[in-house]
Amino acid sequence: MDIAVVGAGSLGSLLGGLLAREHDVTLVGRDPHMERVASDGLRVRGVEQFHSEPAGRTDVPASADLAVVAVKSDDTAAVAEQLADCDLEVCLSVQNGMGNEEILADALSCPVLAGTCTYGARLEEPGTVAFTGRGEVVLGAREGGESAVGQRVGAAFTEAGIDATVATDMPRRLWAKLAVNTAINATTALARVENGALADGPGADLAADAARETARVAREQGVDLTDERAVALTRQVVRDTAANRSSMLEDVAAGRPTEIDAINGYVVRVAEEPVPVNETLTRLVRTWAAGRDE
Ligand SMILES: NC(=O)C1=CN([C@@H]2O[C@H](COP(=O)(O)OP(=O)(O)OC[C@H]3O[C@@H](n4cnc5c(N)ncnc54)[C@H](O)[C@@H]3O)[C@@H](O)[C@H]2O)C=CC1
Ligand SMILES: CC(C)(CO)C(=O)C(=O)O
Repeated sequence: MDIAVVGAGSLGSLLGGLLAREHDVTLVGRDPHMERVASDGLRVRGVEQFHSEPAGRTDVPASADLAVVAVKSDDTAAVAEQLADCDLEVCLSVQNGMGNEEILADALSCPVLAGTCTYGARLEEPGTVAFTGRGEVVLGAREGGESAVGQRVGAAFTEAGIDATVATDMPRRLWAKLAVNTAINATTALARVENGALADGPGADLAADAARETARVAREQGVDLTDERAVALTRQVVRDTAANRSSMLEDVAAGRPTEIDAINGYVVRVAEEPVPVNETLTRLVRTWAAGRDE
């Protein structure tokens, strides 16, 4: 399969490096990382250590069988515009946050698959990505149901040794992942703590409250996600990633833009009833961001 991974930073470089073991992969990212990949290939270290030879470029190719979108959610609209002129069979988002698939589907004529990813990656230096944790990629039709092209994409990921599941309930899975991210990301970023700090005490209560609000909004949107499931999933991820720093904590610590608008901010935007915890978390992170930009 001819695959373009658009947004070859941390996660995109890892998935692209893994996919390149079985497929023709082009990483689309920014220099100096792309210059180094083009000249020396990609080095993966950590959970697995290997070197792979994907192509590296800073603009999207004219065509590909599959485009995997792995930019931060604020950059999705720009990527959608770039991909509109690319001849694609299918596009898959592996991003966190909500709304990415809709932005891509509005711009592209090919099917857009939804995806969640729990693999961990961190771009260490140009040409080198750290594989920090195994996980899984779950993908499928973004509105749920069977998808023949989703089966083909899932098979391509599996051929490359990626733990991939093709699901028929992607709306519920996206909302479940969103509930976890609304509970953990902003809370840990603001408190400057690792995920495990939310295992008990006031942090656990705040995380559970945020997850419950998100589950209620999911149900308002017609998605069957119970409060109990949202809280249980959050607690499971807190346990499984206790020593991790969330992506939002990493972004805040580095002074980078966060994905608050596509995570807690999305819940606030679509909620039909008040969501005070998500609203407060959103306002606090946006206050930090405003202070950063001064
Ligand atoms: N890093 C991880 O372990 C995981 C990340 N995610 C999600 O995956 C998405 C990507 O996250 P990261 O890889 O950590 O972010 P990142 O910032 O490391 O990588 C994104 C890359 O895309 C590049 N980019 C932005 N716009 C572009 C464009 N128009 N053309 C080409 N390149 C462009 C950026 O320069 C950056 O290098 C986020 O939604 C994140 O929440 C999900 C699970 C795990
Ligand atoms: C699940 C969680 C919170 C793991 O850290 C994550 O997806 C992130 O950090 O963005």
